Amino acid sequence: MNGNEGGRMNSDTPRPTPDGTPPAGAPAIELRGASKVFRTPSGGEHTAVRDLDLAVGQGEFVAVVGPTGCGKSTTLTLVSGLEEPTEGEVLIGGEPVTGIRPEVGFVFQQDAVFPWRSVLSNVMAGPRFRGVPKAEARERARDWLGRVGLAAFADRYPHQLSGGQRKRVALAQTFVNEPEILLMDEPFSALDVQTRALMSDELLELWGGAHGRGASVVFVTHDLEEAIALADKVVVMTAGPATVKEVFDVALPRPRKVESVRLEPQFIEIYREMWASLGEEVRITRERGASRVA
Ligand SMILES: Nc1ncnc2c1ncn2[C@@H]1O[C@H](COP(=O)(O)OP(=O)(O)OP(=O)(O)O)[C@@H](O)[C@H]1O
Repeated sequence: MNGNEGGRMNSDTPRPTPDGTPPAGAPAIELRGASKVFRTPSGGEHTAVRDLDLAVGQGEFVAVVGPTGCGKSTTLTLVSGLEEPTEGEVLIGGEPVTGIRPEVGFVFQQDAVFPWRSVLSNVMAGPRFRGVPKAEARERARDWLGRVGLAAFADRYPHQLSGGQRKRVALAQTFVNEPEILLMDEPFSALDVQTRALMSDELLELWGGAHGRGASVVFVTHDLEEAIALADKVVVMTAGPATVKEVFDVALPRPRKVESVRLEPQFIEIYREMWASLGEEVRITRERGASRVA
């Protein structure tokens, strides 16, 4: 719960070694002074992310919250390698990101499924693209479908599933590739409140895994409660262009159950502090919107 003014973290992080091997102890993900300027259709420029410093430790679960349109998705896009920063650096395991990497998994608000393929075939697709032989890919896919409670739905097609079931397919599709880095952009926001809580619990179980901490996660959400319930650390972004306003540690014990952790006094205390920080940025964003309309 320690506010980290300005969000400048790990400035003493080790840099890549001269022979290019990742330095021991490097954060899983790091943005250093990263900015992203987009060209607008009218030929102007729009700064979506400005001078952003952020470090995610190995196996750490970091949630990112900020007002709408501030630049959260753009930040994820920089980490994913889909976009390059206009200025600054983005590093994975101490190495500069130069494109999409196989160890990075994504879960977005929209499901990335092939509608003409069965559930099993959808979950097999990732390993198959990565060169895993068919029989092994099928076996792994069946294993993950079992873990997300969809063993009996392997032969269904995506349109024959509920929203929650489709989200479980998305999780299986991602975890089957055993990602070291997991980037999640409002993955549960299209779900109803109960299913959302259920999926959050399932995500924590999958991430925690049998061997303790799994992937290093960046989870973007509008929902402060969701952020606190899931994360080790919550990053509050400023009104756009996004930069880190404050970082809060969430010292709630694990394993956590989303519905019960919300009721703990410590949770409520953290929520109050974070909302004081985030609410101010939301107000700035609203006022800007209102003055534009006026
Ligand atoms: N490709 C692009 N070209 C031009 N502007 C863009 C592009 N992508 C994003 N933007 C602008 O950058 C800003 C940040 O967008 P981004 O999607 O990162 O925000 P966000 O915080 O994820 O939003 P939300 O919370 O509403 O999902 C917005 O003003 C958006 O219009």
